[in-house]
Amino acid sequence: MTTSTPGKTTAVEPVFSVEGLWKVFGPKAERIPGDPELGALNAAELRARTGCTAAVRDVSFEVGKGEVFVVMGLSGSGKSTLVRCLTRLIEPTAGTIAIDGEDVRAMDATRLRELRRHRASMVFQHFGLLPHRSVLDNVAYGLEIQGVAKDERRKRAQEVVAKVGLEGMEQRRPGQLSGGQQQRVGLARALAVDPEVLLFDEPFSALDPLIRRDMQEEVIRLHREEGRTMVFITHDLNEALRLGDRIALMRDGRVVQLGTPEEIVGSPADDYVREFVRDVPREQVMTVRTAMRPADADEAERGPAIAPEATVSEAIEAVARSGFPVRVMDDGRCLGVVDHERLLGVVAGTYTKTAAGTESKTAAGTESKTAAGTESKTAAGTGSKEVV
Ligand SMILES: Nc1ncnc2c1ncn2[C@@H]1O[C@H](COP(=O)(O)OP(=O)(O)OP(=O)(O)O)[C@@H](O)[C@H]1O
Repeated sequence: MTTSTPGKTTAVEPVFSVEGLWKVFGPKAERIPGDPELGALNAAELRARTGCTAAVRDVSFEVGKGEVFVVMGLSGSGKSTLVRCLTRLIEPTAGTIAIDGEDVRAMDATRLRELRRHRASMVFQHFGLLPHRSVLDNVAYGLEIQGVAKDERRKRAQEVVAKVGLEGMEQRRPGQLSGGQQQRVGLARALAVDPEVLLFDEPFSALDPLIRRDMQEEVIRLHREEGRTMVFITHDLNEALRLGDRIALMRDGRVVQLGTPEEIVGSPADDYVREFVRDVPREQVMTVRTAMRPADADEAERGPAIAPEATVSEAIEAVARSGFPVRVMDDGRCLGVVDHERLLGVVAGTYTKTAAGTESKTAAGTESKTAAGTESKTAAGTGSKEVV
């Protein structure tokens, strides 16, 4: 049983392609995905009837090259299981997984090892550092496993240590570092093997808020500088919005919505998502590309200009300063304008997007624009967004 997930494909070349993925724990797990009746039961009913837990249920998505793909959801929603299935650290029950078009489920042990060591490195919450080794040797560890010669691996480890801001600490043991520094070592170790994809499993959830923010900045910086593909698990909405090009929001093993932060905040797929994003300041997530209206003839020629990716919050500042509607300009072309009415509509929540792609009026009489009518961010090159 495979249902289509809106927004599951990327505009760029996919690194991972996942289709109809299931992971069921428990006796005779393999009968659940093929049985629509059992597959439709909620978690408690399924456990009562079969003794099984469906941790991942019929999930489909693509991760684009250069994308930061966030898997978000409450504890127990299936995030870790889903991401571990990507490299078969957990064996899927049904569905297909491909990396660069290669069937992951068909890989033999050697190929799988190669996948985990070279192509998709994991960064864990509990660092997994070797306590008796120095920072440098911990970072070089992945290269050692790969059989890289000592001089070469030390040289590469040194470069990565500098990249994550640990210069001068090369000879310390993990126990002599703070939590944030230890996580930098974990990150450096994953980076040292130069993987195509970095998989992060709640890497920062044990860190205190300020250090956590530092590490998020680090990920944003690394992504900007290197454009590396990242899959990032978090249960923290703010972290998801800060880091994600797209977010898959999970509930009870299913992806309930997959979209850009703007789509998730601006057009929640259901009441669950709406409740989840209720307190997010919309003006910091929504862009003027979504909020704009067509320009009248004279409006296209004057007034302050702003890029389509600018947030509504930035546009409010520009409108307040100039007193005029702001022109949304792309390559010298005026795409539309945002005026105070539009901007207030976003802040007040009367201007929302729906799924179908047409403009409609809300109850309050404010026009609202829909998802397909707006351009969603593509994976590559958008970098990460600074929000909330
Ligand atoms: N080995 C296992 N055997 C049985 N059930 C499992 C196993 N691993 C996970 N589960 C169940 O699968 C569901 C999803 O677990 P998972 O760890 O993927 O969730 P999560 O969203 O990553 O949670 P958290 O944020 O707490 O890490 C949960 O109900 C969990 O109890």
